[in-house]
Amino acid sequence: MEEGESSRVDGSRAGESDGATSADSGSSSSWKPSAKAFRPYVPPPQSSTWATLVKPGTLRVIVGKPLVARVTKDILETFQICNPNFKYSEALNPKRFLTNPSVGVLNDGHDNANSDLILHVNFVLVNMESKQRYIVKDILGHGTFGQVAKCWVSETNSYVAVKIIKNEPAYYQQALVEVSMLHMLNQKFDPDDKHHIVRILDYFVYQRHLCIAFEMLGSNLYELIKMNNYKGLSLNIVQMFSKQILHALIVMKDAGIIHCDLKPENILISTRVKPPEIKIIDFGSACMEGRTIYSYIQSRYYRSPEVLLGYPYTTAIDMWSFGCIVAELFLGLPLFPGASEYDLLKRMIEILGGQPPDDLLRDAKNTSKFFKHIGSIYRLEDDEAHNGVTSAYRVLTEEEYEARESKRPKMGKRYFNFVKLEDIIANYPYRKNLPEEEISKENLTRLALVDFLRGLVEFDPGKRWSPLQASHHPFVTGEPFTCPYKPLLETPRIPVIHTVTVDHNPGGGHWLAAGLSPQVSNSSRCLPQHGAHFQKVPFSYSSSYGSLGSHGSYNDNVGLGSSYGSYGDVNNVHTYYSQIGPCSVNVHAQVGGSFLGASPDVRRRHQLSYGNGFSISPGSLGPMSLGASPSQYTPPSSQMQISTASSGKYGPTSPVRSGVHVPSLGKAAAVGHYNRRRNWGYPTMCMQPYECASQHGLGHHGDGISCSHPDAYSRGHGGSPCSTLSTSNHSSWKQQTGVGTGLSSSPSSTNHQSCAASHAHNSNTVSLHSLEVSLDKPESSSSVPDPADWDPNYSDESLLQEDNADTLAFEFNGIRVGNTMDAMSRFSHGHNQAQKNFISTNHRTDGVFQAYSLGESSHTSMHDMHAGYGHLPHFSQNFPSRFGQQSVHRYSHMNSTFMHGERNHQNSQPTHSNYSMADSHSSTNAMLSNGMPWGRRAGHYIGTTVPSSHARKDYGRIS
Ligand SMILES: Nc1ncnc2c1ncn2[C@@H]1O[C@H](COP(=O)(O)OP(=O)(O)OP(=O)(O)O)[C@@H](O)[C@H]1O
Repeated sequence: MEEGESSRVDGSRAGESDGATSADSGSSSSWKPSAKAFRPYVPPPQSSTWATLVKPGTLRVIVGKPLVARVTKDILETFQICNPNFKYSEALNPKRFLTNPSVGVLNDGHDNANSDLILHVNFVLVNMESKQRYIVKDILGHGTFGQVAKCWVSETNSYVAVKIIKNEPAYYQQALVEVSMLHMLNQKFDPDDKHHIVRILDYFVYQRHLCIAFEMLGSNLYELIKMNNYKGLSLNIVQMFSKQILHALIVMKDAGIIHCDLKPENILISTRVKPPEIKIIDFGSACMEGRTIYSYIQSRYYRSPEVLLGYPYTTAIDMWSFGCIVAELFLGLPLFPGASEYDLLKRMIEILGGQPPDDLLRDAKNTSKFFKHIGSIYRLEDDEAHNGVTSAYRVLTEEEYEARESKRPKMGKRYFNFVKLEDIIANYPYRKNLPEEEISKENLTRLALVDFLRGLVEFDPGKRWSPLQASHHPFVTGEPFTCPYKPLLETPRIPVIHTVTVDHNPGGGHWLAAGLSPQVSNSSRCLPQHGAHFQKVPFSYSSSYGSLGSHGSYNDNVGLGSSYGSYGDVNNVHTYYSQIGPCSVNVHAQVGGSFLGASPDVRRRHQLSYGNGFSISPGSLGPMSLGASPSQYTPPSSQMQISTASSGKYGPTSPVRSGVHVPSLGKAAAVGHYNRRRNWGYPTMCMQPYECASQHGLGHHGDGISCSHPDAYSRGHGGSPCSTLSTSNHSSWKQQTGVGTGLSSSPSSTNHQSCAASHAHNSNTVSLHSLEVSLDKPESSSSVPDPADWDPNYSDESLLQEDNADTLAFEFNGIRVGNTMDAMSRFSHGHNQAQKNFISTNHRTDGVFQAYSLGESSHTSMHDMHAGYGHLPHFSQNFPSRFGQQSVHRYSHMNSTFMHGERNHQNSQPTHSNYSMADSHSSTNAMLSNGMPWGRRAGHYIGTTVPSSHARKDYGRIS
């Protein structure tokens, strides 16, 4: 075909921008491509192929499509039009690598030097068992454990997020913990997906990498704050998110799971539902309460005092992190952006007043690093708020710290112009143009927020509110805030008045292996959630289901914990390994009217012994106490009592849980193990995700945070308003508030009742539709904390100091836990029912994953967890000598339109780069951008500089 020779053009329009000439539809017409865009192919004169295949006038072009489509997504067709000999071969494509570095040096060239699978666009991950294919399209994020890829599932026309774990045993093992815990949470505690915990959809091994498929979620809360230019969100939104996070925390506490890395980055916005909701992700650091092994956990800004000080910890540490997150959502900046652990502690003390209680300081491992024991009782200085609280410990000055540690502590900038929590919250700029009447409402809500935060960022983990207690706070419920909140005491829901026998799992599985307390018989594990045993009890929370030694029952306020204690105490409950089978733990509770938990003296004793670690061997268990002393049981029908006792509250609760050590490796642990213990035998995971002692069922069905008694609020607040001021948390209510804040918070100075009347909480009706990024220009510059800051106290030593590390080499379940390779060998002989079950039980209500259903089975052993892998995971032994701190890249998935709209309005530039996540995120962002105030702040008191645009490397990551 000669240039200019007529060709057939179907329906092309005149004047198209690509320069093609107008065409006479239906008839042969000339196609005169613009010389700039195309030059028709001119075949060599002797080309027989061309001559036979292409007749003049038969050349077709795609019409009605812009040039950009023809040269991009339709490029193949365009090429074929231009050259019918053109044949597309995917294999010849240059790969667009998503993994960096992309040089294959390990695992037969499949992995890079970091043991990450080298991914490129359209790389296909295959579950060999189910043949399910996941086509990699993009990278969503990198983390300690590996990469998270956005993958297309053609069967369901949907995206999923697949976490591809590094090809190393420690990561593999810990990732299995994540699988196991999430599976348990999803299936047993949240089958209807109502509790804001990410759904796990599938897991498999591909190219020796464990791959975990999750539902696809959107941006995280840190990104949201960042998009809001580090200004806080509106109180309605903070309230809504708080409520949702509490939903998740309630369930996690009920399951006995400590997340250990709660932070805004690990709370993602789900776009699957409308209005969007948040979901908690990343259970890669999670552990079971009572089996805490590692002390170097939690990202620094969100690290609890007990973790910082090296004290036994419980689910209460997640509540601390939650408090920090709530404050950050409102303030736009972290509440305690400690540049070092010392700085973190100093900030806590400054902002909250007071310090950790003496009994904690006495027993914590790291007290001497931060405190001076002054022998005599010392009145906390500058601490009106604590009204004469005394201590035998004084926090070190910077100089003293330096003298002790031989290094000067890294101290970060102060980001707020006020010091005390009350003042920081009260003086935070109001949204722009907030009407006068709204201001008084907002003031009252801020008072509620302060009160709420006080219960969360409470130094004493025993006094810190449980998620259920917090969920009844007026800030969350939207009820009028009239006076400081006194939470109801959590009590067991079931008085244990008869013998309860827990037998081994006849199916061969082991629910203990999943960190579950075998607290009830098999039959009761199947009790309907609303059966007779689960009737709501007036004035008691609907959690703490009366399980034997339920963690939910004693952890807070009265605090009984007992995983650090109660062994060897002769009570009426005995735990021993079953003689029946290898997977058995029998609990024979011959309670005879007493209730479970440890008596305070017992607790005390064992708290002190904590740190030694105890390794339970089959047959070595003596009679164990599961019980609290009866006096500590609050009968369900009694009035709530606010205990001021705080001793002995630090333990998790079910001693049974402590009876067997499940390797609860954290991320740091995973890294640490890799770094320092790679000669160890990595313990076989003995998690059993399919069985759990869900004797309490889901006490929070539907609205998991609804009070179990309609009168709970009024009860909770005391019959006489304001007469229930806590002697602990709120003793300083009057002093703490209203100081230069513009808020009158004193009960006497604030007419709470009248304010309350006008205090329109709309918590239940807030949706993300109402979100709006603040457009206000900060009055003063602000900055985010130094993104490069890192924990200078991090060291391998901190990993070596793990409390119960030795118990990793444990005997469990009659199986000597060997090294990973041994374990893997065993796995290879497992059957594949587990995966089938797993998938089958992961049907989504929207049917998206129904296609994966392969079978049903009621029991699965640990082997099942590993069964069904396409091939035996055979881990490379070519480990680098050590892992340093991982540098982490974050990708912002937020649709740029979200910011563009707002930023245009604001006449400033977006500060972040985006990865296009159009499909899954645009809806969120559209909603987000539609909206109502996020919380515009008229003026920022934050005396800092403009936030930097680069992503933070995390506010003190774990590892
Ligand atoms: N379900 C999901 N949907 C969308 N993105 C996700 C999902 N899960 C994880 N991501 C993205 O991948 C990142 C890393 O995931 P995750 O936190 O689970 O991995 P990790 O290795 O444990 O990371 P880290 O070390 O930061 O805790 C997240 O920050 C998030 O951006």
